[in-house]
Amino acid sequence: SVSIGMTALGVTSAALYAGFDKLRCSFYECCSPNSKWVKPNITALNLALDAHLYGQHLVRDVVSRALKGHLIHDDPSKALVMSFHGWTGGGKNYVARFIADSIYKLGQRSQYMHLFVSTIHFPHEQLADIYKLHLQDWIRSNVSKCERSLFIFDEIDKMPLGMIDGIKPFIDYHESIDGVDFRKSIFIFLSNTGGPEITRSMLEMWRMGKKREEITLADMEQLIQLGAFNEKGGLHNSALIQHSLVDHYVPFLPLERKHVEFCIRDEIRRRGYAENKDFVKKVADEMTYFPPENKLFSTTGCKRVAQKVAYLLASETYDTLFD
Ligand SMILES: Nc1ncnc2c1ncn2[C@@H]1O[C@H](COP(=O)(O)OP(=O)(O)OP(=O)(O)O)[C@@H](O)[C@H]1O
Repeated sequence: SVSIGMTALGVTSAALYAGFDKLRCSFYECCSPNSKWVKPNITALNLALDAHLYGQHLVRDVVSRALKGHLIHDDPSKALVMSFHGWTGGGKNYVARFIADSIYKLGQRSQYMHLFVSTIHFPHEQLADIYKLHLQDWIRSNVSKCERSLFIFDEIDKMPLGMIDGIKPFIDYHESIDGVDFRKSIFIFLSNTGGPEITRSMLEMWRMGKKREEITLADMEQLIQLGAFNEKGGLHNSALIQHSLVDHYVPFLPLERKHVEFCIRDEIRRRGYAENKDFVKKVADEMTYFPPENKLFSTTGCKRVAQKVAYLLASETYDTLFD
C-alpha cells in the first residue's frame, strides 16, 4: 500500500508539474511544440519580404524555399545552414530579423535566437580556442533547451581563423550528440565576402542589357564555384566548406538609387510624416553612388538612410515641407 501511495503521489506531482508548465507557457516564452511561442510561418515571411525587402528577388526566393524545405520536416537530415553574402546595406541583417520574426512569436527578442557579431564577441585572434569552446557550450546548452534555435553569425569573415570549425559537429548529419538533436536548428552566416564580385558581375550584365530581375541564381553560381564567397576570413578553408555543409549561398545584390528611394519613403512613413517627392529626392541626393561613370549602386545600400532622413528632417528648411 506504501508503494501504491508513492505511485499515486508520483502521478499527482507529474500532473501538477505538467499543469504548471502549461500555465507558465501561456505567460512566458517556452519551446514546447504545442505552445504559441515557436510557430514558424513561411506565408508571413513571404508577405513581409514582398512588402519590405527591395531589390533582392534572389534572396526572397532562396530564403523562402530553404526555410520551407527545412521547417516542414519534423525530422530534417541536418541543421539548415545559409550563408548571406553581399555589399553593405543590402539587407543581410534585415532579412535575418525577418526570419526570426517568422519563427518566434517574440521575433528578435526570443531567447531562442542568438546573434553573434565577430568584432564584439570574438575580437581577439589569439583567443580562438577559448571562444570555440565557449561557443560549443553555448550552442549545445541552448539547443538542448530548444531544438528550433536560430544562430546568426554576423561578420563571419572577421571571425578568428579556424573557429567556425567548432560548430561543424552540430551542423553535420548526426542524429544526436550526447542526447541532443541539432538537426532542427538554423545557422545563418553574414558577411561582405563576394560583394565586390557580385557587383562586378552585375555591372557586366547591366552592360549586356540584362535586367536586374532577370538575374538568376545560376548567374551567381559561377561566383560561388570560383570561391568568391570563400575568400579569406571565417569560412575560408573551413571544414564547413570542405564538407559542403553550407546548404545555401545567398547573394545580396547591391542596391540602386530607386531602392534607396523606397527605403527613404519607408523611413519617412515610419516617422509619421506623409511622403514628399522633393524630400525623397533630397535624401537620395545625399547618398553616394558608384561606379563613377554611371553611379548605378548606392555605396552604403540603404544603411545610412535612417540617419540621413533624421538629419534632414531636423533641419529647418524641410520642416516646412511637411506642414
Ligand atoms: N533590400 C532592402 N530593402 C529594404 N530595406 C533595406 C534593404 N537593405 C537594407 N535595408 C535597410 O537598411 C538597413 C541596414 O541594412 P542591413 O543592416 O540589413 O545591411 P547589411 O547587408 O547587413 O549590411 P552590412 O554588410 O554592412 O552588415 C536595414 O535595417 C533596413 O532598414
